[in-house]
Amino acid sequence: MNKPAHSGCHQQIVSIDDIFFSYENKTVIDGLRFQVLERDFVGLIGSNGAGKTTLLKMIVGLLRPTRGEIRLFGQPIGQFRDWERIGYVPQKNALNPLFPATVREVVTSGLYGKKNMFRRLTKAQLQKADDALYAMRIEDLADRKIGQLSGGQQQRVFLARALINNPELLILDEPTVGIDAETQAGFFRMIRHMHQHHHITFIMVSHDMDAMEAYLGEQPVQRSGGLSFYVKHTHDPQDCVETDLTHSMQQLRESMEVLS
Ligand SMILES: Nc1ncnc2c1ncn2[C@@H]1O[C@H](COP(=O)(O)OP(=O)(O)OP(=O)(O)O)[C@@H](O)[C@H]1O
Repeated sequence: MNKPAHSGCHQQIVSIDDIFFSYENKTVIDGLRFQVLERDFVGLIGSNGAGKTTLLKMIVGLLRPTRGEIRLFGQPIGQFRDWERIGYVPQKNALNPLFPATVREVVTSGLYGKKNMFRRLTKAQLQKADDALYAMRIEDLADRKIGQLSGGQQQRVFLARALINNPELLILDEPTVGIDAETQAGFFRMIRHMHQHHHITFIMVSHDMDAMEAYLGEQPVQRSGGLSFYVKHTHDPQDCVETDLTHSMQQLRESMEVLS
């Protein structure tokens, strides 16, 4: 039977209960317990090789814990099917500059999920792609080849791809690596805006402690299973006032205009 997906009055988005993970004989995650509530912003930190990427891959179902349980939106991960509710931007996509896809094709590939890559897109799906491109301010790059773009532009493309299904949870693995300071600042403004105004829950790996603290403030560090977390609740966990969390790509597109 499913356990209730709430902690107090707030929905549990990710619940991790005593998980272990090993690559062959090397234990990387060792007894991790952790919860992410709706609208939390989780900053995941740790030294190189600590297991941050491994954890994110387990949350998005690419790796399976050796022991322990992961629940997504209250469901055991093995039964979870609503992958559109989660957007994932993996660690810097080592992109071959000869990769032939256009920006629009990369962004729309976020719609396919595990379904057929070659079916025709509906008008509504093409509209979503347009909204995601506009929200990330890359509409003028839509027909360019992704391999010809700068690192900062590519990063916006992958963020648009993760946003196209209007996810409730966005998972970002070191999104600002190799990007100049000004572009990084713009990227953090976007992230903050999406968190504060669109109630998206975030889990973000970053080595940029200054940027993390600038947004999250002085938060106590939680440690478990060899990893460290900063968590910002956007709400008082005891405050049970209902907030309407529904939003749309169209709204995101419109509201991102204030950032330009
Ligand atoms: N496919 C794999 N096979 C074997 N070992 C692996 C594999 N992937 C990662 N590892 C090892 O597991 C450990 C954790 O790797 P992971 O990429 O999760 O760390 P990380 O905290 O994300 O590191 P970084 O900050 O450098 O990105 C490292 O020691 C790494 O070498």
